[in-house]
Amino acid sequence: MHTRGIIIEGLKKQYGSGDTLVDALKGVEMQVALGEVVGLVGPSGSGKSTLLKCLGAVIEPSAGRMKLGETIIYDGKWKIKDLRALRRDKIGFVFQAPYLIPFLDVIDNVALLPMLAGEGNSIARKRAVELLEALDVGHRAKAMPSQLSGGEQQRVAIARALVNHPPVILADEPTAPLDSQRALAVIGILNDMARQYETAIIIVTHDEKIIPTFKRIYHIRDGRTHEEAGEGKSPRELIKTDKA
Ligand SMILES: Nc1ncnc2c1ncn2[C@@H]1O[C@H](COP(=O)(O)OP(=O)(O)OP(=O)(O)O)[C@@H](O)[C@H]1O
Repeated sequence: MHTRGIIIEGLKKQYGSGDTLVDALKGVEMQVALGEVVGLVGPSGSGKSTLLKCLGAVIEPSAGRMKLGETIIYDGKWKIKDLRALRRDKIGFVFQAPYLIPFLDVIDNVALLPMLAGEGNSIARKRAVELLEALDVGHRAKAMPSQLSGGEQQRVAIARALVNHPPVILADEPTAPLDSQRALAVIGILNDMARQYETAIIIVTHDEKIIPTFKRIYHIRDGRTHEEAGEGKSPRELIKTDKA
């Protein structure tokens, strides 16, 4: 397996202690190559959000190892001092709700992150526009988020997740509010972006419409993962079949 992507070994996470102890992750093994999109599926309470939060450095694991390429992120403790910079530069998040900033227009919603990372305003905006165009929402660049459809808002949220070209994208139910055509279109875009920008993408989902698109799926149950080959169908072919 590619050693440049995400490598998770024996990852554990416990919440609480004593009588209230919860073993949320019990030794997760996972590898995702750069340029690859994998699905993460499992029943409610199986540990999906906990795993994404550990990977996103939002919460601290209890044991195990997480690596990004050759860089060890966590090995029994955090190995990176500046976790905010790690989240800002290396990880893009896409959520079920787009969480756009309501008082900024579409361009600035996307350009804000590179600006925060120290990029000049005009270069940040240029990058935002390029991505918005690639995601087919360039024509809405001057609109406010409330003026967009749900599918357009989600594409803007994807542009925001990609704008700093992070090696990792973590998506938590990104298609849940979308109908089948739009859900498949969003997955098509994430697949294209993974290839184009060499991004490792993990998609947590319950969405039956998109599960056939994954080439590899990690099932998580009771805090442990097992890997399975998926059908790897092309989202665009599925859109056509759906229309027929
Ligand atoms: N902050 C917390 N404190 C204590 N226990 C927690 C906390 N967050 C999650 N848990 C527990 O950890 C286990 C895994 O939860 P997690 O949210 O990761 O599951 P999930 O697979 O994302 O579920 P869902 O699909 O319902 O969102 C559950 O038993 C949950 O109750």
